[in-house]
Amino acid sequence: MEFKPERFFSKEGGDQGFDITGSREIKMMPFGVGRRICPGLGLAVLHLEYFVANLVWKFEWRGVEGEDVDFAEKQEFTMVMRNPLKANISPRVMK
Ligand code: HEM
Repeated sequence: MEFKPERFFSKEGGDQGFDITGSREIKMMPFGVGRRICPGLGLAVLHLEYFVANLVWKFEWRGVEGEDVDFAEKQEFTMVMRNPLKANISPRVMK
């Protein structure tokens, strides 16, 4: 199992990109699908982009030595990664 972020550049989606609403295809449904789909989806995606961009901008991220990420499934209360990302983060010094 490997991380393939390019799978989100859906060819079927064309210019519309990857479909998380489940109206064209269901590959990933973090906000549910159909009549009860999360009405905060647009607001959430907007904020998540801002949130992640700020984490990258404001902090320096370093992997922990000897702690390689393993995407294999591991059954706990929910299904989790065998070895999730562990990172040391430190504030970037802004000049
Ligand atoms: C990353 C952020 C969020 C995630 C992953 C998320 C995910 C979800 C999911 C999975 C559902 C259930 C859908 C279903 O029953 O099929 C839901 C419902 C709902 N969400 Fe979100 N949500 C997020 C943010 C928000 C925000 C920002 C708001 C409001 C501003 C919001 C308001 C609601 C409401 C009111 C429902 C109930 C809809 C209904 O039952 O008809 N959510 N959300």
